[in-house]
Parts: sequence; C-alpha cells; structure tokens
Amino acid sequence: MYQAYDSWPNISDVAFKKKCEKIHYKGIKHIVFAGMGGSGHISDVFYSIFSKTKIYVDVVKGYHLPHTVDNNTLVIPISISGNTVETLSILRDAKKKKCKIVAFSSGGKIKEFCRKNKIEHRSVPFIHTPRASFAGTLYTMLNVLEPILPINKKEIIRSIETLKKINKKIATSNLSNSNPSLNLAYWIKKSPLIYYPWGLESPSIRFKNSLQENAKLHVITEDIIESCHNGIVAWEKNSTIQPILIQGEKDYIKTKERWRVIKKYFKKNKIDYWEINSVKGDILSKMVSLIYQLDYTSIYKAILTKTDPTPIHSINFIKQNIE
Ligand SMILES: O=P(O)(O)OC[C@H]1O[C@@H](O)[C@H](O)[C@@H](O)[C@@H]1O
Repeated sequence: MYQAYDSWPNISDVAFKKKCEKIHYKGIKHIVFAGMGGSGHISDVFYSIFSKTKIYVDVVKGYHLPHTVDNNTLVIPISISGNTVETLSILRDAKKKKCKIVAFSSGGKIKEFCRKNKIEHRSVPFIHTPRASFAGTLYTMLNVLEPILPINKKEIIRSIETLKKINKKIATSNLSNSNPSLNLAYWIKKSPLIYYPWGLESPSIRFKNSLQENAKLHVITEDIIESCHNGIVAWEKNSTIQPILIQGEKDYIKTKERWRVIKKYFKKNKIDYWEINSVKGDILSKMVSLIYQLDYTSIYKAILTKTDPTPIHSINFIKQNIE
C-alpha cells in the first residue's frame, strides 16, 4: 500500500496535466457531490473549496439527493470502484430528477449506467484501493472541473508542489525521527480524539477513517468550538482516549483563543496531547498536505501494531449482507 502513497505527488501531477474533456456548465447555483468513504473525502475537499463562494454545495454520503435539487443542479457522483450502491442510487436519482450530471469512476456499474443513459462520465485511476486512489481521483476531478472551480490553475499546481515537498519528510524514504507522520504513529497508544477547526473538517474526517480502515482503531472527531459546549466534560473522568489537535494556520481569532484555552485545560489536568499545524498557504494545499501526512500516520500505525492496512473484512461482511 505504501508504494501507492509514496507516488502521490507524481500521480497528482500526471492526473492534473492529462488531456481531458473539461466541464463548462455556466450559471450553476447548486452542486451536489456524492460518494462514500474515500470518495466522500473528495466531496468534503470540494465542499471546502466552494465554501467561500455563493454557490450552494451539498455533500451526500448516502442514498438520496436533497429535495432542493432540480434541472439546474449539477450532481457529481464519485465512486472509485464504480460499484458503491449508495452512489449508484444517487446517480439514478439525479437522472430521474433531470439534474445535470458528471460522474467519476474507474469503471464498474457507474460507468456502465452512464454509457447506457448517455450521461457525462470521466474515468479516474484505480490505484491499489479506493482510499489509496485519493490523489489520482482528486486531481483528475480538479482537471475536469477546472472551468467551474473558484480556485485557479496556479493554486492547484502549488498544492502538488506542496505534496512533493512534504513527501521527502513523511514518505517511507525517511524513516528517521524527523518524520512527523511516523512520530505521531509512535505517540498514538490508545483511541485518538481528533479536534478540528471550521474549514479543516475534511482532513480530520479523512484521518479518522484512515486510522479506522488501515490501523483498525476506534477514533472520534469533534469540532473544537462545539466540543467546548459538551465533549470537553468527558475529560473529567479518567479516559482511555488521546487528544490530537489539528490547527489551521488561518483559524478564526476566536478559534485560536479556544486552542489556547483547551491546551491550558489539558496541561492543568495532566492530559498529554499532540498538536498538528496546517501548512501556510491556500486552502487546497492545506487540505491535501494534512491528508497526505495523516494518511501516512495511519499506515505507520498499522505497521507498528503488526496490522495489515489493506484488508477490510468488516466492510466486506456488511456489503455481503445488504441487498
Ligand atoms: O470510491 P468507492 O469505490 O465508491 O468506495 C467508497 C468506499 O467504499 C468502502 O466500502 C471502501 O472500503 C472504502 O475504502 C471506500 O472509500
């Protein structure tokens, strides 16, 4: 699996530069990104990219489209395998509701449905597993959707440069104590509780899911501001949980205050915590570099606990037992 991750910068570069048929819809006011697991994380990344525009964006991780969709809505189903039942259901729903559609998959039933129904479809590379295919899929989509994105080409290229830069620190070519992904993997001994700020939900949820699928660990995520109104109280009892604080370089001033106070609280109560800071720069660079760094932590954690990161028997069990 790690070979696929070691190649992310190169895979991203190739995917973004590949000649492709771009999407040019004009005047779109509502976009729905739909996908599960790793494809859902890609939806979350797009949600953050669009968050500062007047375009209304929904992310659906399930079977149904919101009732607000119509023929002016652009629905973007994403399934790397092309066979995820929830995403197929969204595709059928979008066709029924006469939405504009562009679907992404490496093949499978999604591609077949699009072919039969003359629906726009673009292929993404399947590399090892859907979760390891994140970079190839994201940068293929950024390439295809570029004309309708609120960020420009330079920003996307800068994010690939950021991946190249951090690869040297976090990939398997550096297994020294200067590798931040490996250091965090050593530090995690119990179930992590990941605190995140507004805007960095996508890398935080991704980190949770990667630790769950790769290292087979229970993980919790909490929004830092909301947690100060409920979750924080649970620390009053001895806990079998370790807090990880994912902080954004440009966090809102009140969020920065919250980080300061929660750290004071942890110190006062002798609770050991781990801090992660986003890189400086654009939102896309911030998100992909955090996802890259933290995905490595999940793989290193698996290896340190002699767990094979690839198999996902429990997910297969569920899939085999549903219609
Ligand atoms: O992108 P796909 O193929 O629809 O898969 C979605 C998710 O499906 C799950 O069942 C996989 O195990 C996840 O790893 C994956 O991300």
